[in-house]
Amino acid sequence: MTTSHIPEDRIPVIVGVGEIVDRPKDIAAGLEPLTLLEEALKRAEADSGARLLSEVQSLDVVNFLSWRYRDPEKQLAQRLGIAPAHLYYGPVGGESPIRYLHEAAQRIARGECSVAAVCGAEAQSTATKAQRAGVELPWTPFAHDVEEPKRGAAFQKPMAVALGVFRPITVYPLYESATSAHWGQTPREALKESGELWSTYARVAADNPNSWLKKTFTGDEITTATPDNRMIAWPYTKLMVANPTVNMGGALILTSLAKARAAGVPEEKLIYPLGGASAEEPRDYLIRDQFVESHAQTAVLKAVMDLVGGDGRKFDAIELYSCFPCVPKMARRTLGLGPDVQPTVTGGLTFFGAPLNTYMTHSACAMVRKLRSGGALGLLYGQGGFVTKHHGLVLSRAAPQAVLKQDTSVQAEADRNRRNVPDFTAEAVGKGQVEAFTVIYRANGEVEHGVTMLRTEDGRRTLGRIPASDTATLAYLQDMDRTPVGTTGNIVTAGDGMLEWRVG
Ligand SMILES: CC(=O)SCCNC(=O)CCNC(=O)[C@H](O)C(C)(C)COP(=O)(O)OP(=O)(O)OC[C@H]1O[C@@H](n2cnc3c(N)ncnc32)[C@H](O)[C@@H]1OP(=O)(O)O
Repeated sequence: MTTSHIPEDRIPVIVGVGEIVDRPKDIAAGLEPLTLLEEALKRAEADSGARLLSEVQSLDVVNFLSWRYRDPEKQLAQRLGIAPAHLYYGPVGGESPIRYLHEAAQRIARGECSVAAVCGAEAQSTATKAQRAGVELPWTPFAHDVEEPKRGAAFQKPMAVALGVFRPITVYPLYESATSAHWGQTPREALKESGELWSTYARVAADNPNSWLKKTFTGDEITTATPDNRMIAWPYTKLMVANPTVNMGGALILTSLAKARAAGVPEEKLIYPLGGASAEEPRDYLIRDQFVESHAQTAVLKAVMDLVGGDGRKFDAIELYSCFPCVPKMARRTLGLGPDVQPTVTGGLTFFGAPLNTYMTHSACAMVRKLRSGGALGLLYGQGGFVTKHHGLVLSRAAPQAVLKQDTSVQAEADRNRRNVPDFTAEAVGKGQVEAFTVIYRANGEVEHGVTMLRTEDGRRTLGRIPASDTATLAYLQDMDRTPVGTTGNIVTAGDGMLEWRVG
């Protein structure tokens, strides 16, 4: 029983979690996202031990990309036979499940509703396999007339697009190279840290019944390129990047404490959102001041630490978003956590699987289960875009002692720390100093080309291509014992008008 003085109808509580993983033997029997959503919600209701779905007044559906529907949130509500006052299908963003959970809790704290649900699903494995095999899926017809949702790539400069550094798999390596150089690591040391960290995620995934890849890997197995574990973009191999080729659905049901008790939800099921924070970086990553930290991430993590007395070690369970190693590597430094602290309760976007925007729905489910079985405080940290959108949420086994805050933005704090942003130019000559870099690989293991992010002699920022034929510069960039970040080379303009960068 709570000793809180807050009225029980204004205390939000998570009462039920549900997940489904679909591995069809026959591809045509694969479940479509709407069905996965419906099933996950039913499982969340069953988990709560109460009949709540018919009373949902707030329903948030995480954006999904594996299939397209017209108004999927309305179709889902129709399938469930409900008409929630708040019915929302959101934009792309890996942080969005945490935002929706937080907002649903805030809605309950405002007294706007007493039963809310958040859900997400993807069926990318089935969709990809069906497309590759030419199998027509017996799903709700694909809504060709609905516009494709805007992803991070839509916000990048033409030069970034032309050089291929406009997708997560090629942009995050830029952060990887800049952060590790800033931390004084050689590339070998940085890779070792990534491998050991990812190996921890794999161990947790191996024990999570809902994971896609239930197998442990050593750090070396993760970071060593092989035919089965090809290089994607230096220094990331396939086993170091998110795996979107999965079929999964996840859902959580929240109620007010008063409603949970009235409905007979067992006390030991209740997990309380305590509060959280959010902030963003500019969507165009080339207009950020630097790549050695994210001011938005730092502000969000400091704010969630403040909620628990300013110490990251107060969290008994943690989920640090893990689309690529640089994200939890940055986050755990800000939280003051060493390699001894397990950064996940789920298993990570590589091994658990990365159902695009909805991985954190599954993490929230895993966190609720974890806190129910022991531990007092849990941190959920979700991230979206290219280190762009950040949201942290603290969950607790004990009832809150303060009303859930309505303002979560720590944007002003993030912006206050931002230093001057260099002008971007697509035209430059002379010397260029490396700020960050990657080397992009083809599916057959060959280098496509390298890309350096550069500072010009007059302090502007640009990008330089390294053609696959420039083996000397590529070897210089991929030296395991000496980072090229901070060193200088020559910028030249190639025959096609694109800037190139050469060592020397
Ligand atoms: C904020 C954010 O979250 S940003 C992150 C956004 N997400 C991404 O950027 C996803 C990045 N990853 C990818 O695009 C893909 O994993 C790729 C391109 C690297 C590889 O995908 P594909 O070329 O389709 O893989 P490929 O055809 O070689 O193999 C498919 C098999 O490998 C598995 N697989 C695909 N990617 C991965 C991965 N990263 N790790 C482990 N297994 C994987 C699939 O599940 C599938 O397995 P199955 O045959 O048992 O069903």
